[in-house]
Amino acid sequence: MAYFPMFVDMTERECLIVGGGNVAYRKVIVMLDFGAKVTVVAEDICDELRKLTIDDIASEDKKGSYTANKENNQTDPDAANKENNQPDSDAADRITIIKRRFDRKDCDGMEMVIAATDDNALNHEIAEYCKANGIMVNAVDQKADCSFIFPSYIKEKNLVAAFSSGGNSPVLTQYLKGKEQEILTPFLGELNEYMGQIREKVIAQYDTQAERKRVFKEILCAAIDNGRIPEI
Ligand SMILES: C[C@@]1(CC(=O)O)C2=NC(=C\c3[nH]c(c(CCC(=O)O)c3CC(=O)O)Cc3[nH]c(c(CC(=O)O)c3CCC(=O)O)/C=C3\N/C(=C\2)[C@@H](CCC(=O)O)[C@]3(C)CC(=O)O)/[C@H]1CCC(=O)O
Ligand SMILES: NC(=O)c1ccc[n+]([C@@H]2O[C@H](COP(=O)([O-])OP(=O)(O)OC[C@H]3O[C@@H](n4cnc5c(N)ncnc54)[C@H](O)[C@@H]3O)[C@@H](O)[C@H]2O)c1
Repeated sequence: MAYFPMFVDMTERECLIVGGGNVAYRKVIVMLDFGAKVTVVAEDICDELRKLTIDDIASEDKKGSYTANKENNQTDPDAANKENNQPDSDAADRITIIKRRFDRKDCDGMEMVIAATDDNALNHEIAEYCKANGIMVNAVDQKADCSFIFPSYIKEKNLVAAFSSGGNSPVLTQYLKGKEQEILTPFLGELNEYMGQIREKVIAQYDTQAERKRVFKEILCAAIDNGRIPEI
């Protein structure tokens, strides 16, 4: 059965990541990028995690996309990308790193737990504990232990496209992400911000939903045709 793509408000939600390797680092970046409060518990903390900066968060979700004939075509995160997709400046303050062995009590009070250790049995045990206690859990690369799985996604400010293969093929979702990057550009991210800013005003100004839809479409199409965000 396909997985339902639910878009969740993660702002200030408590999220625990168990493990401090490369895979944990990737998950930390994602959670911070979406506004969560992140606690990492691990015996060893990798360098990337210890030296994490705001720029890492802005550039990481540009990576890992594939194009048709060229595998491993990682887009180099350039300065423009970082500027356009800068997360809020408090991201680095939303992470706490605890260097020690995992304890079940670490899960208490958490809304989401990601088991990202290199010990499959431990990841399974963490998942079981979380499920029994009503905590959303992801055990990396262990679909059967997950109550949710991670998508491959593109994010330009509030505009997000996410892909899942239901666990069948992460490289297929990365391929889709690569294709979508040609369409979901930083410009559309900016345009979406503009559409959000005028939304209330347009809704208040036009009586019927049909009229509002027409106006929204006209504004959107004009901006896309002109390649320019209108002035407020
Ligand atoms: C999207 C992404 C998010 C993320 O991880 O952040 C993600 N995997 C990514 C990459 C990736 N993962 C793997 C490869 C190697 C190639 C390959 O195996 O295909 C690559 C490619 C690479 O490394 O570049 C290995 C792998 N992954 C899983 C298994 C277990 C299994 O298949 O049984 C194995 C085999 C391990 C082994 O061989 O032993 C399972 C899961 N991986 C998922 C997500 C969930 C399903 C998502 C979906 O529905 O598509 C799910 C079910 C659970 C979860 O982890 O949430 C991220 C791309 C981010 C991006 O770049 O945008
Ligand atoms: N690195 C990859 O790209 C990749 C790709 C596919 C699958 N995986 C799988 O994902 C998992 C994690 O990969 P990784 O590369 O991040 O591993 P890693 O070896 O770099 O990191 C494992 C982390 O788990 C921590 N850990 C282990 N037992 C612990 C405990 N009891 N308490 C606290 N911390 C504990 C370690 O201290 C370390 O920080 C592995 O199962 C790996 O097979 C990794």
